[in-house]
Amino acid sequence: MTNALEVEDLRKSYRDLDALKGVSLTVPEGSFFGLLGPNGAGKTTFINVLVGLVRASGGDARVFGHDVEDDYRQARDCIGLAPQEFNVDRFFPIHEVLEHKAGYHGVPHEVAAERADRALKQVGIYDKRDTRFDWLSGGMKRRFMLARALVTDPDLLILDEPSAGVDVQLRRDLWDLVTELNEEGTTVLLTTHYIEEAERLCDEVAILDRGRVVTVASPEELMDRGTDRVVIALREPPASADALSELRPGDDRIEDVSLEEDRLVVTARQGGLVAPDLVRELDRAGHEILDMEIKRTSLEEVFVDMTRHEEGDGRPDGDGVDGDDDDEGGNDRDDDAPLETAATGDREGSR
Ligand SMILES: Nc1ncnc2c1ncn2[C@@H]1O[C@H](COP(=O)(O)OP(=O)(O)OP(=O)(O)O)[C@@H](O)[C@H]1O
Repeated sequence: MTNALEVEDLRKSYRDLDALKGVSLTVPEGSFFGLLGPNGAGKTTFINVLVGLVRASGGDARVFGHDVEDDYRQARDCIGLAPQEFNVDRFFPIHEVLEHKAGYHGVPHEVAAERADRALKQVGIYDKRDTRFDWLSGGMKRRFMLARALVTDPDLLILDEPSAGVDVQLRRDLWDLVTELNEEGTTVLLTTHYIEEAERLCDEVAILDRGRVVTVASPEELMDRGTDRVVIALREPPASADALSELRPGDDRIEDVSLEEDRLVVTARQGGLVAPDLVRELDRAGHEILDMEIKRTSLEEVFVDMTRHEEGDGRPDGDGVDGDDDDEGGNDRDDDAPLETAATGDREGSR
């Protein structure tokens, strides 16, 4: 199977700050892949390396087999990026902005106009096609960013925090649209703070923390690693939990058995699988069960657990500067501009 993304030992240092410390990831073609991480984990840096806005300090990254530095053009043409920041040409009608964008990626003029129409219809702002970007509402701007990512018909759609600051309706619309695109074959790489978003959309997520991949797994697998609570009401609860602590000797999924206000509370991994075994054991021991509830751990709890830092340990290693102290890769740039030309303000130069 082709991989949309193959990244090996990717490193990026901003002066004495190591933002990426050897990231390796594979994203199969057609998948919906989530990149989760707390602020400063390195998500945007990772994306900026893929689209050529930031030059890696070491390692390799390939997009559909094209090296992001050596085959910059081919790699970049595969990607549609909806960045977190609104880095848009504000002086042209948005339809024109999309045509320019498609043209920059080699799409002939007539086709570019059609693509622009289609992208604006897909995101639901076709009636605003003659409006300048600045005159759109916040939600429409977010929709436009997605249209701009789609106008080149990308094989890999990268969404950097697409739900940041959008209302519930727009979030649902975005989710529906990207799900549909993914079902039609577009590979999606999503960075998000909204755990619910990752849980709903992604078939695999990588948790990134302080420049390193902590784990890669499906949301379900991650949740299985957390502990669930199985809460059972018995007709005649025992006076103490001790009588029930040996309910399932040798079952290492069970971490704790206690009584909380007459209810038996079993803390266990994979609570959904442990519960039927508990019911059987309780039944065998002569207990009558009145009610049972399984409170599953949330992906959020697992995420917080995996990225929890010791007090006073909040900064990445070697953190001597912050994002304002740019040496490159600032966020106000057109994401098409390769590093060298962007720095000189020549936005559509080639490598
Ligand atoms: N151009 C830059 N110059 C110097 N340091 C930078 C630059 N860009 C990012 N950093 C630093 O690199 C680290 C990773 O930042 P990055 O923006 O990649 O994280 P992130 O996971 O996207 O965070 P967020 O969720 O807050 O957007 C941070 O410590 C940040 O301050």
